[in-house]
Amino acid sequence: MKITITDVRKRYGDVVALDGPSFEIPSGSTFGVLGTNGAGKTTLFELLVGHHEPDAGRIEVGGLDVERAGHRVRERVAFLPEHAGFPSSMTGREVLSVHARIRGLADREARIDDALETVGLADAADRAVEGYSNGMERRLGLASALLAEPPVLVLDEPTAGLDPRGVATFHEIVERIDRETDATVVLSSHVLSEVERLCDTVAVLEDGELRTVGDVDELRAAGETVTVVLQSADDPARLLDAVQGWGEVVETTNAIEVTCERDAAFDLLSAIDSETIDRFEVREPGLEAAFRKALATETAAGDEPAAETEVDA
Ligand SMILES: Nc1ncnc2c1ncn2[C@@H]1O[C@H](COP(=O)(O)OP(=O)(O)OP(=O)(O)O)[C@@H](O)[C@H]1O
Repeated sequence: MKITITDVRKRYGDVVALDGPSFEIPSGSTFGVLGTNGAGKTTLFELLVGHHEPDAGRIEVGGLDVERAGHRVRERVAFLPEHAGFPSSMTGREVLSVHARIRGLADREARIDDALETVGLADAADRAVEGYSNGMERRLGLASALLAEPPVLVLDEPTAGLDPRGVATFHEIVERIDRETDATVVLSSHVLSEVERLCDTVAVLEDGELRTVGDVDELRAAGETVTVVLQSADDPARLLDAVQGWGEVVETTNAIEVTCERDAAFDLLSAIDSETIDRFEVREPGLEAAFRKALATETAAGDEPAAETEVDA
């Protein structure tokens, strides 16, 4: 189900939370919204799910205007907020049962069992939520979002605060949804590697504005440099000598890395005596380079000092 965001604006008093981003989220995609703290991600999601109204602009979900048809949109969109508070004395199953009833869902028992199974909470379903770990609560939130098998899932920083195992489980769940359903998944994150792994399309927000939007693979490939990683055969000094002048050279414990212009990688590899290398690899710059470039370009255009990002590599 396609989502269209058009020139959406939202202020909280003097604070401009969203300053007119416009972009489309393709139907069936797993779409990442990246941004530094305060970039406007949560605000955008809250407008998208109809919790607040924009001051100006429009959001359409599958052709329905969120402001005019909020109720019908909410039937199509499930939201996992950043902080979902559950009544701690209820069991996971009871929480889902209440949510299913409020949403007027049929086949409640079967849906609840399916959702619990999908998020890996079946064994803990009859335990009180107060005994759940943070990761289990996040999974319960996701189970609640999945109950209605919605065509659109909006997940606000779904892995924030999870330990590595919790993060891995969450990634597997999102990947399974992507593989097995037609749902459009929109998620926000600070972690570029997570977006790179899960998402096919990404938008970068900063200060409420759209900095860049596009296909993750294309953004990754749009970097102007690559890193050629060379493993020396038996004479690292000779190899080190051979790569001087081709770009920025870094020696790691078992390799020599040369970051050079994308077009120069082939010439570099052709120029090195093949007897001096055991193995080579050409690394793409990754989404991080595209992300930093998007922020740096716009910042330079705005004539402001380069922004520090809090985004993890
Ligand atoms: N209810 C509110 N009242 C006042 N200001 C708000 C409110 N909600 C958000 N803001 C402000 O709007 C801006 C955007 O906030 P938002 O939470 O949308 O950003 P975010 O990208 O989700 O940030 P984070 O990554 O830190 O969660 C911030 O400057 C924030 O302080």
